[in-house]
Amino acid sequence: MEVFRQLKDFYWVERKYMITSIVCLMCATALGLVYPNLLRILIDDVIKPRDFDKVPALALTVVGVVAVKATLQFFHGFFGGRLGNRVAYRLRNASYDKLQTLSYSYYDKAKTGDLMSRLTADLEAIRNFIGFGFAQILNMFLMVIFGAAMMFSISWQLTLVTLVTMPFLALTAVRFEKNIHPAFRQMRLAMSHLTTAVQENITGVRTVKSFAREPHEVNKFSKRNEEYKENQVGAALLWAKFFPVMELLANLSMVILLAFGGYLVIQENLKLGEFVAFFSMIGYIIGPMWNMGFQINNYTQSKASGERVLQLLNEHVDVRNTEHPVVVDEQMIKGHVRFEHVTFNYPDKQPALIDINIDAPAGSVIGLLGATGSGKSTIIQLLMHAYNVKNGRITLDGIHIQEMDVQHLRSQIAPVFQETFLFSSSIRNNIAYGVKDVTQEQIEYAAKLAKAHDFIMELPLGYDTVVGERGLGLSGGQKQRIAIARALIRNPRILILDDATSAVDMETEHEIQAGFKELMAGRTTFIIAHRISSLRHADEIIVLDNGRIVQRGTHDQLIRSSGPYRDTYNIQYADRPQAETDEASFELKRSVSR
Ligand SMILES: Nc1ncnc2c1ncn2[C@@H]1O[C@H](COP(=O)(O)OP(=O)(O)OP(=O)(O)O)[C@@H](O)[C@H]1O
Repeated sequence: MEVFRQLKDFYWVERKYMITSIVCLMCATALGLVYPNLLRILIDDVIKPRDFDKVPALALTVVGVVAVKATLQFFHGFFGGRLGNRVAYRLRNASYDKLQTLSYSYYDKAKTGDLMSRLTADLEAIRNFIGFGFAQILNMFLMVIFGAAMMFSISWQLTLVTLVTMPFLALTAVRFEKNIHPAFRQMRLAMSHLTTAVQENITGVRTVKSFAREPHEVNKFSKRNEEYKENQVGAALLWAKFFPVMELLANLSMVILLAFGGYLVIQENLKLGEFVAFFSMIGYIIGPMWNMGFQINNYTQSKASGERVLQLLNEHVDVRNTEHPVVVDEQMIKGHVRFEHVTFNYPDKQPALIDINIDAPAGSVIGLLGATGSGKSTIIQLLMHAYNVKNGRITLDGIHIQEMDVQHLRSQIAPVFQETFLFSSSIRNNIAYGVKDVTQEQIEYAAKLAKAHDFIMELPLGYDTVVGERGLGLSGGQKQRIAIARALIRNPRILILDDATSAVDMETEHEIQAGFKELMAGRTTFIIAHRISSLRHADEIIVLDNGRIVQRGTHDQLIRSSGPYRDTYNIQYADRPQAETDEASFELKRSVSR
């Protein structure tokens, strides 16, 4: 019950639905006891004395009881449904909110399919149990109590003899619960492996096809499907063993009842009507025992699901606001960024950055260059407070970023990543994503600066063109340009371009950078690029190698001293006359277009 105790906040607010639904079910159950009594009256007081005048009244009573019972059952279903759906709605919202607050480090390891199954199948199991399962279990107990009380009032000897098999029935059901719970936990896990395989396959379908790895993927899926099937078969086997044992014990108690009850009637220690009423009431005891298996199943499934949802809800958030986070007036933020002796490693890994010192005055442009894996993106991630820095500190205008409100800090930074993600919405909405109340003029202005306006206008629906979740239908460069427009429209204090122009041709890159200059005047910019041409105008270029800064300076300074920067320059400009001609032709085109 610990799981449901922890979930209390979600269902206790809906207690009026819960109580109404339970009360309706209890009343319906209590009304059910009227039938055996009517039967008893019919046999003992009507048929035997042949007093048939009472038949219409009895018949009307049956109709009345049926009508009231049906109404009560309707309200039980109605309020139970409301309760379950409202609880599931709250949990879904809470889980989604939690997903928004979880840190980058959680997503480094999280599996989308697993999270999806928590938010769908697991929530569904909880909805079912809280909406109906819980009331049914309570009702089961009531049926046994009501039924036993009624049976005792008819014949205590017959009741005791009949109930002799009940402890065995209960014991079988409890043992079954013990075995089925781990089986269900395994089944949920196997289901999440299955959905992860499907999700990854669909997301990475291009990679799969281009490597002709369909057979491998089919194989991988088959294995997981097999795992799921094995779990299902295991659970089905448990069920298969459970049912016959329960049936045997239940029928045994009926045989005992018939034999002993019949004997009492023959001995005239029990009236025939009482015996028939007693017999028809046995369902009140055996029904719940039978049902116990199903209800236990329902309960264990939802308990396993509850554990998985709670695990998500209780997940530790690494990056969170301090008790009194600093929020600076947006107009006052200048954008002076400093890294002071920052050393950082990802969990269980070698340091990705070692003793990093950077001073980026407001409005300066910092270029980051280095081999792949040298730590460039990590610098950006840390600046955005994606991870906590334990050694050294990073400041914005002299304030330690870990003391700043996380949302506020990030709202000052507009990043453009190499990997562009576009939402399945219109281009207009994608560009306007990071800002509220934006006009069409602002959207177009940003798109023009990002050199995206012209190709957008060539699309039949222009800014209303809907792009897929990965921007399907657009080229890599076009997607990048939309992402750049999305960053520029925020008018941020700090702009980050993490290999942001890698997918556009050099000429467009020049044009986009000219746009940046116009907009970024007075704002701090970090540019990560592999092309020297993207960095050469930076105020300071920092060259990284294996997490350490190995060179720093302006393009002209770095080009004059030997080192990795000049080596990269020489490689990229090996065919120097041609390269310089290219550069000259860009300059010429730009001056003509101006
Ligand atoms: N989320 C992560 N979890 C664990 N390790 C990571 C993570 N991101 C990066 N790393 C590791 O940190 C080191 C630096 O990676 P980083 O992405 O900063 O390099 P980079 O210079 O930006 O590379 P690239 O040019 O390929 O983007 C690498 O060794 C990488 O394996």
